Amino acid sequence: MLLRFTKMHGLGNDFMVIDLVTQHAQLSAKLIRQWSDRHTGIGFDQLLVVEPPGNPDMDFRYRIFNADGGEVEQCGNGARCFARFVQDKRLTAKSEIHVETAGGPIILNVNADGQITVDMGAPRFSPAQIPFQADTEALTYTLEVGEQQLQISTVSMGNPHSVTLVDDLDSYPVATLGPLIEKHPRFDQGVNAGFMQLIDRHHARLRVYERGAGETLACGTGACAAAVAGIRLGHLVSPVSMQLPGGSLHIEWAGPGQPVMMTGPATRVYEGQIRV
Ligand SMILES: N[C@@H](CCC[C@H](N)C(=O)O)C(=O)O
Repeated sequence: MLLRFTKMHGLGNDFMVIDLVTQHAQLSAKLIRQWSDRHTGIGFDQLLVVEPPGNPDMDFRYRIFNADGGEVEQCGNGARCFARFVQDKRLTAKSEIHVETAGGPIILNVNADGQITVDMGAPRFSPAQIPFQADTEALTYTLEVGEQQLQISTVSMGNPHSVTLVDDLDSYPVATLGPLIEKHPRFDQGVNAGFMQLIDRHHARLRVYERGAGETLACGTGACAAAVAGIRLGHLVSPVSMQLPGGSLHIEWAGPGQPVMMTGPATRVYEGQIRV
């Protein structure tokens, strides 16, 4: 059987998107790892799956799988691509789309200029919600990574994030520290490791070593988590322009209990079919 898919990206964070509303496929971690291979497969950071909603108040269910085949709770750049995909495929005529994810409900808005704004829901901070092993909730924690003691903030955007402030992002050893933080034993379910360099009160630069995918050109939930961490620490003020290797995201957050609003592009690359 041939399965139709669309290759998309959000600021270079790239996706294979499949519609399982009108098609059927049996997914497995092994198959997803094969498809994600950049030499022998389609190549992507995440697989995004569009399904009918379980809750009738929602428009769709949005499922996310990392390149390593593991299913995860949330993906911000993917959410914008999801909105473009369901409109392009005429799976909905709505410009405000309500979507259920394993990380909680999110709301997608396609703007007149083609950019997409996602209401990512409220960030969560308690260690149990990340999940992160710590006795009490704090703004920063000391994390022992190899010989180093890093000061990290932790934020759940549905999925787990750590944010480390760095002086020089370009020379920072993301490739060596990223995997050590990603699989640090204090993060029971792993973590997306973000490294942020502050520019001014409304601008920062960010690199993210993503759980299950490695360093990507952009991470939407990472950008939200880093902006929130910077605002909580008093370094940043909303709105924040978060500059990632693949481009910038506009992030707004009014404070605790309020949703994080993320705005950015979503790009279709090509349509394909693969035999399953
Ligand atoms: N690229 C994504 C995040 C994808 C999931 C993440 N790697 C995880 O394991 O939680 C984004 O744009 O948010």
